[in-house]
Amino acid sequence: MASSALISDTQQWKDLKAHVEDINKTHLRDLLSDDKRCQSMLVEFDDILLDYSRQQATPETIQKLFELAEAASLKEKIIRMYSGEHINSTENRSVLHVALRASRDAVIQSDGQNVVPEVWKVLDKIQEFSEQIRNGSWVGATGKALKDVVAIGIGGSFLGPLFVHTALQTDPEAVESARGRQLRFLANVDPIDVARNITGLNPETTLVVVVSKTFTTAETMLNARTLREWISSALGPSAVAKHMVAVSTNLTLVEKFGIDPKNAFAFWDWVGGRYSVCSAVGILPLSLQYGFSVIEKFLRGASSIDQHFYSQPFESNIPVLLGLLSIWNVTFLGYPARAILPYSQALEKFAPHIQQVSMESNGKGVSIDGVPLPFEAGEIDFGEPGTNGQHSFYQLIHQGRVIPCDFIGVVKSQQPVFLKGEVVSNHDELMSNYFAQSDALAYGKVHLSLHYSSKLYFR
Ligand SMILES: O=P(O)(O)OC[C@H]1O[C@](O)(CO)[C@@H](O)[C@@H]1O
Repeated sequence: MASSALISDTQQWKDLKAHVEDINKTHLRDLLSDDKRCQSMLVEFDDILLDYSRQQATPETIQKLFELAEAASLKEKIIRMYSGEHINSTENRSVLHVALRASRDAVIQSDGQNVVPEVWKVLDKIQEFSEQIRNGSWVGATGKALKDVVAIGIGGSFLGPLFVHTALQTDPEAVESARGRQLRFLANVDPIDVARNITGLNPETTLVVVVSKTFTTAETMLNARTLREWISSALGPSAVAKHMVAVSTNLTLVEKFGIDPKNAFAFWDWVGGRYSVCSAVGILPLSLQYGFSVIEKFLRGASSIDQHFYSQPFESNIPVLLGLLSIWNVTFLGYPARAILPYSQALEKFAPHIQQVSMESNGKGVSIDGVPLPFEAGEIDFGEPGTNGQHSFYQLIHQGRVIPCDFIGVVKSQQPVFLKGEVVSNHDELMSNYFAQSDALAYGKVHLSLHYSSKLYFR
């Protein structure tokens, strides 16, 4: 396919369009009674099980979606991305967030340079700095250890780190390593958010991390000036050097703001803001709270799924399958939304994170060449932990409109409670609740995919 041609002009697209009519004649109840079909729709990798048998699709649909992926040169595009080609054509940049979690000995090139040593230079600096803060060898202006951290940032400089922090907050190992420490996130420019975030904190024992790729975002910079004033009015202007650090690609503006570039943690323009959680954007605040060794496991998990995405054939490639099913639901079947429903409170902030990652990426009305799209692209994501959502918006899903749902289950709870006979008091009960919901929906008119996973991102 020529690069400026629209995918909707291909024969593979037209075949899928024609196939919608066949699918609309089938009921999910009948699709689910076909054991061979259901078995072919299970994929396992790294303790993650994807079950997409509850999608409104047959093996023929999936085959046609693979053919569409081929027509779109998806495999070639993945290879081009991992090779550091400038696939971000609007900004003429590489797209290399996968390099942020690559192993120390990996080689990933951007503009003729291996970027992995640079990545590890920053990770080593984060490890050293977070250990100094956590063991009290770096102290504040009055000689006290810095036990609390406020991370200022918005959008991609906020949602990913908040999601991971929320996921770790009740993990037993993370709880132990965060004992006596607090991590807060200040994003909103509304001064109420400032007030809430500094309530109960003492500037003498607080470290502020200003996180901004550009270091120009209005909300973040205003909040940074507000907390700079909070520190200097309590401890004097010279205290800023000990109490404020930065994460940015723009070290010139960091210095102009009054933060010593030695206390800045760099990342690169080949990291999109919404994919930056594995850069210093996420790794610095999270290492300050939990220690680098805990957070390194998150990087290893992310790297593992990167390798899976790169090397697995599409038939067993979880990210590719989920992407194709999303196109099928949104663009071909015409369902505009997707509910993300984790059955774990630890994944409470997963939906807002995916909301940005997916909607900011796919919410476009034109092709990469600027040609208006004659079809809808990108879904409206929303979601909550399922056990709460079923008491609010599930009614509409059960009885109103068709919303494809992604159910996410967790086999082993971070915090199981065992009270014999109590509903949802232990994890088995939670899991059966989750299966009951997913099956109720499957036998109704709703189509859903089920990600039933023991761990997400973590090994
Ligand atoms: O990290 P920065 O440069 O402050 O940008 C914050 C966010 O603003 C956006 O550019 C759009 O609102 C996001 O993509 C980005 O993550």
